[in-house]
Amino acid sequence: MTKSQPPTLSVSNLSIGYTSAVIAENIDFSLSEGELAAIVGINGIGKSTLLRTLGHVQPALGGKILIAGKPLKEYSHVQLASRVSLVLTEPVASKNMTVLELIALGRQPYTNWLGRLSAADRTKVGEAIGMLELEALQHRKCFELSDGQLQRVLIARALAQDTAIILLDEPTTHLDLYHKVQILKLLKSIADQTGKSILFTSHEIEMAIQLCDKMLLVNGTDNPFGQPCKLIEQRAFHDLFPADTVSFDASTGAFRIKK
Ligand SMILES: Nc1ncnc2c1ncn2[C@@H]1O[C@H](COP(=O)(O)OP(=O)(O)OP(=O)(O)O)[C@@H](O)[C@H]1O
Repeated sequence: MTKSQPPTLSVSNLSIGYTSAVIAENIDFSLSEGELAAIVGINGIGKSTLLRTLGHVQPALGGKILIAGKPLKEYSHVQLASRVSLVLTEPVASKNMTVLELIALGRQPYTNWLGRLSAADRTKVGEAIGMLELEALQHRKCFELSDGQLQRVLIARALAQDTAIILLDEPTTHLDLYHKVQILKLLKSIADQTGKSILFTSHEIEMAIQLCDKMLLVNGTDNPFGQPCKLIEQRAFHDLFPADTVSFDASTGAFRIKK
């Protein structure tokens, strides 16, 4: 009998925060291969803190994070870099690089100490460029790109890193409606086509309801997680915002402004 695969990412009884304060606790969820999931919640509730904790940029305050069944803490930096890629909102350190150079940096966990790309590395970079349709932009400097184009480049770098898990912090900030939808649909198709598990923070709750396989609603209490339709059934979105300002319409999966 073959043993069933552990989830790509599994989180139980997790507490996150800083030495000065616990920001959120009782976080439980897991992601399987090929799933796209959003972390949503109001401003300042802890979405980015959670993402950084999952990416091992800051330590968990308690609980367990398992990557492919093994505790996050037991991975070395290099091992982790071949399992988890992290796309943060911070400005790109070197916008003076070309698109191609920045995407090639995704191969760092695999290159030798000189950072030379092998033929296999070049193939991965080429595939990432193709998937994000960046062929025409690859020789441009990153500072010459629009926010939407740069976001696609950063996703391509994560794709070139070829990890089972991709974590993204607010990948649709500063984008117009069309480009937000474009990025989220792209993430959905990457998850479907490559089997990668993709987790991103977002304020686009209505879009996440339509496009994601799972959602984690960080709410400061029980942090419900599951399929969007199940969360709607559980009335998880109803108390997200003050009811006298914004209400949730379960029949359309949309928020309504109270006039
Ligand atoms: N380095 C830090 N030290 C202490 N507290 C911090 C630190 N960084 C963030 N915080 C606090 O942690 C809380 C959660 O912040 P976080 O950025 O994770 O929220 P968020 O849900 O991503 O917010 P937003 O939707 O506004 O981006 C906030 O109260 C914030 O002030």
